[in-house]
Amino acid sequence: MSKPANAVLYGFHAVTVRLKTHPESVSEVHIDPSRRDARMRSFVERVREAGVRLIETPDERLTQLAGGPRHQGVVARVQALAPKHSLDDVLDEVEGPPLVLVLDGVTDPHNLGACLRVADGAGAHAVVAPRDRAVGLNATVAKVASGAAETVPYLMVTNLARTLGELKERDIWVVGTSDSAERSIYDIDLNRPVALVLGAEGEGMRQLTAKTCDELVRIPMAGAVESLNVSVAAGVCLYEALRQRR
Ligand SMILES: C[S@@+](CC[C@H](N)C(=O)[O-])C[C@H]1O[C@@H](n2cnc3c(N)ncnc32)[C@H](O)[C@@H]1O
Repeated sequence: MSKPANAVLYGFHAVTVRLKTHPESVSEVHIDPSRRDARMRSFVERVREAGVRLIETPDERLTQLAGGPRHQGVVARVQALAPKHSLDDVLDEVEGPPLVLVLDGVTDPHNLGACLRVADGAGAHAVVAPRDRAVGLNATVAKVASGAAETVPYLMVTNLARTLGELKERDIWVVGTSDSAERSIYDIDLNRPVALVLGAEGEGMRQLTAKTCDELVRIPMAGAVESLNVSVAAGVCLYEALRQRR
């Protein structure tokens, strides 16, 4: 078997979650020696407990390693985790009604990171995206996701319409979202197996994706703007599902 590729994670949350969930995959952690605050001290403690090599590295080099300045004085070299699951594997393990977030064309790493974070918060079981219209799990996504890139399976599929068909075969109700839909998200039953489909930052869901959905819903907009940022819309929809499932 080939060795997993190396990758870089940065920021307290992203590195702490990796240390918690897969300490064996962390080769070394670089920290800024000029940071001596409580957050850094407890982080260093955690790295030591995990038995991972700790290296003091000047800020400039950390910025180089992270590919930007937003590392908070923490950069880790890690082995990329092999994608553990297929959608079937994930769904087979779910207890209770599955909740899946589908992103049809989200290509901004900040948006994907924010979607993963809110998917984790709302207890979604997976995030699904079409391979040719999506951003992969890079260091920016992991940083913005604040650890959720490690906890929520992110599955890139070859043919999204086919995957939606497979979800329907599993009796998962596929709900598309569009600011021009008639029904409100607040008027549908989300306390059942559900996949929520969101569209691209600019043009929304593709036509074929929208046609494949069981129904389309909108998030009410009470002001002047027509639509929400995709990660905010994901938060509204996922938390409505969570609220109904209490
Ligand atoms: C910036 S919006 C794209 C807006 C685009 N005009 C459209 O037709 O959907 C990105 C995605 O966020 C979701 N979204 C944003 N605002 C929404 C709203 N008011 N109702 C339903 N979905 C919304 C949809 O999934 C949308 O595809």
